[in-house]
Amino acid sequence: MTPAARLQAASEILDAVIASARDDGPPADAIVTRYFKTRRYAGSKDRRAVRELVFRAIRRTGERPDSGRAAIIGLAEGDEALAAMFGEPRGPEPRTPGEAASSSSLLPSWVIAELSPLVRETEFPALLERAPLDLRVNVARTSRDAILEGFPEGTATPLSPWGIRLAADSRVDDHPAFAGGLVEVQDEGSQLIALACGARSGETILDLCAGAGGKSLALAAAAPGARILAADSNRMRLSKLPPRAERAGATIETRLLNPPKELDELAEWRNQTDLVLVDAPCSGSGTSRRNPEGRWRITPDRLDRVVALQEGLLDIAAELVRPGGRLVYAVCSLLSREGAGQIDRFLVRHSSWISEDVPIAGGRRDGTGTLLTPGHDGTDGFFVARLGRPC
Ligand SMILES: C[S@@+](CC[C@H](N)C(=O)[O-])C[C@H]1O[C@@H](n2cnc3c(N)ncnc32)[C@H](O)[C@@H]1O
Repeated sequence: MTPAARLQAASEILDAVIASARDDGPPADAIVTRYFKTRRYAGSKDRRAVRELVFRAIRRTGERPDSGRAAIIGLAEGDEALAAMFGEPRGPEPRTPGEAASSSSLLPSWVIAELSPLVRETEFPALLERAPLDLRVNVARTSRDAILEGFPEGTATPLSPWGIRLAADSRVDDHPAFAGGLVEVQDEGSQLIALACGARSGETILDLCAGAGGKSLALAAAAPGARILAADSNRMRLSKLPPRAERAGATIETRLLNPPKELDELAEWRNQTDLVLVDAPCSGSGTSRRNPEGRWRITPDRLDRVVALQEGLLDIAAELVRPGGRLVYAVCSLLSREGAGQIDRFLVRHSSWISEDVPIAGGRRDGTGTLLTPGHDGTDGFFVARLGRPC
């Protein structure tokens, strides 16, 4: 492919990414992969170059652009070599006078107004830097020091005692430690959420929004003798957990939930559970390092809906925790309504519950919880709070 053809390909892919963000479709990475499945003529250098253009355009554009073409015109405004490709054979059509270009910004302006006050403008660039690849060591079966010997380029993560940090483009899926269930890919922030739970052997633990089970697996490694139930309303995500648990040598039950019948389906756990983790669906505003096009997905309506869903899940969780037990709430979000504000409202509805300290290194106090941010902690952005049910 010529450089101009690569730019045109990036424009077409960006059209699909924009539509997918609007319609809640697949992530940008999957769209790039799909695009090249039917274009075998593109070599690995072409794919890398196009991917790079797509993500450069996504990172520089906080608001969802009108079209892929507007996004690449915006990208070319700061890059003479790209600007010269418009009108070249197989390249994008020549620019017409006054044609719209997407403007450069880090975040949509309405999202900035929703951010936790801890996230100042100086931190915005860090939200979009490429994230390293973090591994979580399966401490039920080995130690971090032992695993570090097999990853000479790795370093111990500064905040999680279970983590190893590798360069962003590292591959681990063919490493024997991965195949043998001794490590999992997991951002240090996610590891800290599991640490915040303080799981202990012998406890009954319910991961109410388990997804593909990243946190359930971390809890199982931390407390090998615990009884863990991983529940989720998404069959496809939950189905990924059993093979991961088998690889890790962990025993984790799974249960598919059918909203709004969650409480009936979890009847035997009602008032019985030592620890309920609610790793709730959210805006994903803390994970822009990995999914920068996530900024194009959030809308005020979607935020309202997800905040209501979080509230409902918290109320369900409150029914499941035993007297004297605890609820840990987490979102990969930096927006106050999903974090500190959500917990303030919970404590109004459940006034006898007590806010507990979050026992993790790093982070800053945000209301009655802790906020982790890429700029301050080098992790994905998370809010986490711990709430105790009185005896
Ligand atoms: C942030 S993700 C969980 C990620 C997961 N804990 C992990 O560590 O990989 C939120 C999950 O909540 C699930 N969810 C949404 N509504 C739900 C409901 N009513 N009951 C249970 N799970 C729900 C979604 O399917 C999604 O998998």
